[in-house]
Amino acid sequence: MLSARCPNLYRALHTASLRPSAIKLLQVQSLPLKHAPSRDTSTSKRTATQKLTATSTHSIMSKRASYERSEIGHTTTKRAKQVDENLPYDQLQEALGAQDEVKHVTKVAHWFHPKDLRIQDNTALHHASELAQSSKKPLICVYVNCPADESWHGTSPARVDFMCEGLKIMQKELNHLNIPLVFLECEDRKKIVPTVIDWFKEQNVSHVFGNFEYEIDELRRDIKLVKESGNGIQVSIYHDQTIVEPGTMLTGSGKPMKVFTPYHKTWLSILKEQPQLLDTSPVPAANPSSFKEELKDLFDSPAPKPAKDKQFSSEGERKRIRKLWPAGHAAGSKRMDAFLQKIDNYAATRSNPAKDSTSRMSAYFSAGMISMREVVQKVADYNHGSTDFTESSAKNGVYSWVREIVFRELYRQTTMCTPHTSMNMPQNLKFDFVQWEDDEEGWEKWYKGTTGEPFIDAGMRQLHHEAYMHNRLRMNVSSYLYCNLLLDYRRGERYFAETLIDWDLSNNTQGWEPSYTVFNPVSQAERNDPDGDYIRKWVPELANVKGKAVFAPYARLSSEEFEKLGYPKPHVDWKKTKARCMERFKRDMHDAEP
Ligand SMILES: Cc1cc2nc3c(=O)[nH]c(=O)nc-3n(C[C@H](O)[C@H](O)[C@H](O)COP(=O)(O)OP(=O)(O)OC[C@H]3O[C@@H](n4cnc5c(N)ncnc54)[C@H](O)[C@@H]3O)c2cc1C
Repeated sequence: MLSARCPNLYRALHTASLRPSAIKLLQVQSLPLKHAPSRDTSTSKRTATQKLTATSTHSIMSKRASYERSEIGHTTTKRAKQVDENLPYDQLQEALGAQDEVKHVTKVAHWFHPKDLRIQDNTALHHASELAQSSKKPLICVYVNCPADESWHGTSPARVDFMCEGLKIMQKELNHLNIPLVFLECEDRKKIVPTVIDWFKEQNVSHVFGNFEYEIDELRRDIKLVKESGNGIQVSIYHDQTIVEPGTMLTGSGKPMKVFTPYHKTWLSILKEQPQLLDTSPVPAANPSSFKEELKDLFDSPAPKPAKDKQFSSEGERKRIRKLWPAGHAAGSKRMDAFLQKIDNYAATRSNPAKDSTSRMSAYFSAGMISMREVVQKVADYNHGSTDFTESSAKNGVYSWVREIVFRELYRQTTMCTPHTSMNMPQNLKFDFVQWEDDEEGWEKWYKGTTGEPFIDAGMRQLHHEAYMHNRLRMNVSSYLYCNLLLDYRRGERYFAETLIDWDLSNNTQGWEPSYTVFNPVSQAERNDPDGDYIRKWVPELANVKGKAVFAPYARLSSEEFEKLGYPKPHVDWKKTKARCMERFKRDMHDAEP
């Protein structure tokens, strides 16, 4: 079982098959009051790098100063097991199946969520459109803007802005089709469902469509929607986030697969046999122009703006992030086309962060600005029209990239079938018993990128500057946080959520799943950033350090040379803290309560 022997599946596979060691890297945004990062406002004596780091940290971080229950608080292992035994997904399916059919169509509504922000190949929207067309009734769209929900989840300012920009684009696209997109404001996340139901009733909507979100809160939201909508409204929910439906890939004993290798193998054979899984749906058909007058009050709904605690700290930052991550389907599609020009090199270069050779599509996937079907169809077109993505048939780059998509698909199945993983609980519940340290100095150095470990600091500084971090660094900074600093991994997980533009609960919780593998930041850097270019780019204090000293300047330079750099010495001794971590895990981990 994955959870027993190998909790961090992704890391274990990449460690075992590609590299002997690896590390993780992360960032944090919201902290308990006592953990609140100190905000150094004096910039006069900083070096160029320090300015970059401090400014970026300040600007991307949330303005909130305390952790709440939602942030790193969590339930008991006993409760976690109970939740797993009575899946919210099954409850939702049951509620959907128990609805009376509503035969008379009055109006059809599609409810957009933060993970399906596109009108192209949107499964539920497509079905909504078909019903509207066949019954000759209007299609209307809605999005509930609930800043409290974003704060609860820790959504970063970069991601909130990205979504707001995406919503504006969609509203315009839909307007051209005479379909209104209405934004409802909701202050309290518990009132999302009543708010939207009141609106459906007010608008005389008979049929509501939406796509599944697999996290526990969102499944519970939809259960409430179905149960409280009443007899006059029929709710339909579709799978849209993945190519192969979560929950359908089962082991011989009928349980959802958890282990990557068999999941991957089965996934590849399904795709090979069923290329139609990549079929895409058209954009919704236009409402007849006659409806425009009837619906006119719905067309001028002002698009949401980031809430106070989700704003960029400066115009400069907004411009920088928007330039790096232009919102919308067209931008995502263009980026994917550009990536296909270099996908052949992906297998060879993907782990070298200096090469920047990955697709950088994650922000578009996490907000659903482009569908996985559309993107993988592009890859199939490149693959001579074939959906055979097996290692023996596809080019290395294609095989490797699709393999990452399969991780993403498996992680959605895990979120759906192991709901406790969206409750701030590790997948391997034994890790919940680990007694974490309270090293606040280490914490502050970690998120500021001043640990004295160049590879770690480079990753954290990239995160602050780009609201993004290369996967190899995510692996390294996370390992450093919970293994070497022995800080609760949930703090890092939360920091990532509040900082990344591509935050995605399934990928993030699985990426942060604690593991026994302790990455060595020096050997990781030597292996993956062999010329030290990535470190020199993000840690300018080390820009002029020659040769291998850049990977461990404190150990490899004379004390005079090191002093001149203005770079901190390592906060911890890697070997000693690795040993401490192993002892602690061994001492504390035990079976969860029955
Ligand atoms: C600690 C940690 C936290 C992470 N948090 C997130 C997160 O919040 N959001 C997120 O999208 N990814 C997360 N990842 C996974 C991965 O780091 C990013 O998806 C990847 O770096 C995004 O860059 P890319 O789009 O260029 O990826 P590419 O290498 O081009 O890969 C293509 C796509 O495959 C998927 N993918 C790639 N690597 C992984 C992976 N390890 N696990 C699951 N899916 C993957 C992503 O959707 C990605 O966009 C995390 C990984 C770790 C180790």
